[in-house]
Amino acid sequence: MSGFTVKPEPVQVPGLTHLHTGKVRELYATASGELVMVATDRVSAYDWVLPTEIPDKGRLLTALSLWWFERLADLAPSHVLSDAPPPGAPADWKGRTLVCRRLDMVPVECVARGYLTGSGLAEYREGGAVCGVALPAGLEDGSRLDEPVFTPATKAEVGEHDENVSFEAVSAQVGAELAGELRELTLALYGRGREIAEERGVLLADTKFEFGRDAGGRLVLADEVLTPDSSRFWPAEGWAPGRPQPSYDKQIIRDWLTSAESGWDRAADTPPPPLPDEVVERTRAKYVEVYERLTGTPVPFG
Ligand SMILES: Nc1ncnc(-c2cnn(Cc3cccc(F)c3)c2)c1Cl
Repeated sequence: MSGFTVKPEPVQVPGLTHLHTGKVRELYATASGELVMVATDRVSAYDWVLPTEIPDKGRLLTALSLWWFERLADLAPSHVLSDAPPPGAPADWKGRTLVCRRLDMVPVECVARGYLTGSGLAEYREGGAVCGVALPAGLEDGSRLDEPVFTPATKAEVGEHDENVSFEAVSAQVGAELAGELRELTLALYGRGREIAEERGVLLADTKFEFGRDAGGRLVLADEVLTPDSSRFWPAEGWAPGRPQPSYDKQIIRDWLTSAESGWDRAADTPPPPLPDEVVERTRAKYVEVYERLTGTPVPFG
């Protein structure tokens, strides 16, 4: 059983209704029917939510998501209404809270891959294809794909992995027209993200978008976008196909958790131990580094 060591007790805020506790985020509703997404400093690795938080992670990823929403706005409207916490919210919600339009969410994880790794690589090794899309022979872990691929998944139950599905299955689920729109928009958004990231020496290996429809039926970009929690970012200088690529933000934690020093046995399905201060500080520095490298600006807080 992976997931939470101890499920956190959500902060109660007058006027807000707590709706959902995600691995690293909380979701609330306002009395007027808007949604409030709160990014915490929690971090997950190996499908576990770790008992140690990374200071400022929530603010760094919220600031990065907002930065990307602005640069994707010509391709898709976003659900974000405001980055100001609602009245009565705790002071430490500032900078890690987004008030969003409530949408009719499309029940498809819209994943685009420009490089082969993770579940895509596993599926490719099984049958030479990902989500039913045949790929050339001879690809390795981290291989760059000639063309980015839309590899949708269905949202898994809590604690389970999302399941990769074919475009045909998505068409059967949401209709061929919407499935086509989702693929086209997902690949366009990925292409924009990859282009901007590569200009800054960062490879966007893959990313997951979530869409909803507004009252007018228009597709709106929801959730978070192009953050290290929804995407794999690799430093370009460390890229070499044929082995796992160093992940910008999670590698330090993964390496420590799988080292003898942690005393943790991932296969034993026991909760991971707390992280040493040095691992926390180095991981925080990585989140700062990916924010500053992508946006070209210093983090917007102390
Ligand atoms: N604009 C929207 N309209 C309707 N539903 C959503 C929605 C529902 N769930 N999620 C994922 C999630 C986001 C944060 C914290 C969590 F715990 C879970 C997003 C959104 Cl963003």
